[in-house]
Amino acid sequence: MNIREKYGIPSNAVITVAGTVGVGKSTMTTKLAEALQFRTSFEKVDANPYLDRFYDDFKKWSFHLQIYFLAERFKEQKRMFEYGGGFVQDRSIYEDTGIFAKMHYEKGTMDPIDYETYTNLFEAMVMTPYFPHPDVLIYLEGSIEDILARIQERGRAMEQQTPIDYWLEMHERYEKWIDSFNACPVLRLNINDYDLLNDPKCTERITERIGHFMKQTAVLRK
Ligand SMILES: Nc1ncnc2c1ncn2[C@@H]1O[C@H](COP(=O)(O)OP(=O)(O)O)[C@@H](O)[C@H]1O
Ligand SMILES: Nc1ncnc2c1ncn2[C@H]1C[C@H](O)[C@@H](COP(=O)(O)O)O1
Repeated sequence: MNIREKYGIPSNAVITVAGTVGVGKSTMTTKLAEALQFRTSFEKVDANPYLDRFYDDFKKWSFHLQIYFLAERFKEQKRMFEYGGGFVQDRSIYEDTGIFAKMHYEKGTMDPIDYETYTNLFEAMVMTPYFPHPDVLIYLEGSIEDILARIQERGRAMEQQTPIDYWLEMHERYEKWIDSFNACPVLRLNINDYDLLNDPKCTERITERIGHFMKQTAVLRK
């Protein structure tokens, strides 16, 4: 029996990993997918044609970047649907609008008309009964100090050059956003409670928690 079967996680499940930049989503996505023998759905950072330009000039490139991310995530959503699930996904589509687009609009680095166009498009595409939500959203949380250290350690130049206030604001917004998020069940994991990089038993412990959580939420939904 494999780990997925051992903890009763359905083979068609879609598990999404959410959380602020640098918290550890990609690492968690890779480890969980290996353990569950699931496919992965990653954000393409290196191949993103707008990301560098966006960090150089938020105001000029916000709209372009959001449209790009929306298209990419929608394509990934379609891919997951066509495979019939069995995926771990790095970041949810809900964070694009609930965190990034909103933050740039409210800070004045996304034009109000562009923001309205973007949110109309998002709602037409995503907030419909036809759009499948993940079975569980794993929300990774941690202190801003730990997260800044991880951003530093990863060393993406565009993120290093961005003022720390940007990451502070994002961290605060994430904490508020997750408290009212209800599009699918949320399992919160604190990054101090596990060590995916150095503890070989850690992935199985997390998988066990996901299995229990999915069973509980299935009972509650009945
Ligand atoms: N459990 C962990 N313990 C220590 N460092 C971690 C852990 N998970 C991720 N990291 C490190 O933190 C940095 C950011 O992780 P990453 O998975 O790329 O985050 P995200 O996808 O959320 O932006 C990377 O340098 C990664 O090696
Ligand atoms: N929707 C987004 N708007 C602006 N920037 C975004 C969006 N989604 C991701 N990003 C940025 C943040 C990081 O610099 C990279 C990758 O994110 P990560 O959390 O490291 O996976 O893209």
